[in-house]
Amino acid sequence: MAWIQIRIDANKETADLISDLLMDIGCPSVTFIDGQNTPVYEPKPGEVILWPETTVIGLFEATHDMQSVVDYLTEQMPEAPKYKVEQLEDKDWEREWMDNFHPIKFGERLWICPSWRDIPDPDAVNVLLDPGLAFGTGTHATTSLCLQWLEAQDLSGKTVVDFGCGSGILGIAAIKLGAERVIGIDIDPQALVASRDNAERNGVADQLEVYLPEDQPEFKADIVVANILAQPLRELHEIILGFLKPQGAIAMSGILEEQAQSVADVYAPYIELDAIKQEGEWTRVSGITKP
Ligand SMILES: C[S@@+](CC[C@H](N)C(=O)[O-])C[C@H]1O[C@@H](n2cnc3c(N)ncnc32)[C@H](O)[C@@H]1O
Repeated sequence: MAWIQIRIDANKETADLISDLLMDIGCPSVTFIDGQNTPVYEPKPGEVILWPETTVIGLFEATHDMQSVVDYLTEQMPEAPKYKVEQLEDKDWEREWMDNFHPIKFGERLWICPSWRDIPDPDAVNVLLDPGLAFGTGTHATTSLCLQWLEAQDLSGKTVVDFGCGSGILGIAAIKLGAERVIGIDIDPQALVASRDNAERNGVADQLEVYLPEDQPEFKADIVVANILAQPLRELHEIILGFLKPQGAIAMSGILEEQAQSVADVYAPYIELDAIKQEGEWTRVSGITKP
């Protein structure tokens, strides 16, 4: 089907009004995108954070009378909107989206593969994972940094805590790399569902347990991975370190380059730290508990 879209300049105050007006006139899809380049890191579950400059995009069937859309917005808004109407190329959008995901290799032997792709190396350690509602497909640098670290560990028979498990990608990879048991913890119930589903798809559901933080069991693991953000990593260091056995190993990410030292400083009294590893603007802080 062919589509046409209207892009409207908005801000935090007007974005919702424009979205409501577009819905009023039967717009089948409204999207908010960043009008500039203002990253929003990890909204809380259910929270919608808008950018100071937001572009609202309304999608219509190509035959729709776009002048009537513009007239309606102009009539209803306090000020005439700035907008641009664009004809969209007639493509198979689902195909287009799927075409952007490919198997990715981490280290020597670990692959994350979307289910609709051929597995490049059937003898490798393959995790099947499709993009879904929870964070973690392997394309983000923070996930990549943790996967590379896990791949380089000897996980045979080990226990693992995946703190901030999202899609479950790190915990599932750990099991496929030899870990015996993984506890996944996340504040987002959707992440727990996604982790369970993904574990089932990978045939490792009986080795992965998932919990909300308020239900998390007392547990000591050989390995902890925590890809959350610098601030919770600092604030929750006692809880996170509380999961580690003596001589346990930990890797943390979700840490921007300029935040890495502050996270390292908080963990340094307890952890023999490795060199900080960087990918793009993101870093990984890792090490082994001090005796
Ligand atoms: C960046 S995603 C990481 C997902 C996955 N582990 C990965 O590496 O791709 C961070 C996850 O941590 C969760 N999270 C954020 N703060 C948390 C907290 N204080 N306790 C537990 N989970 C948290 C978020 O809901 C989100 O699913």
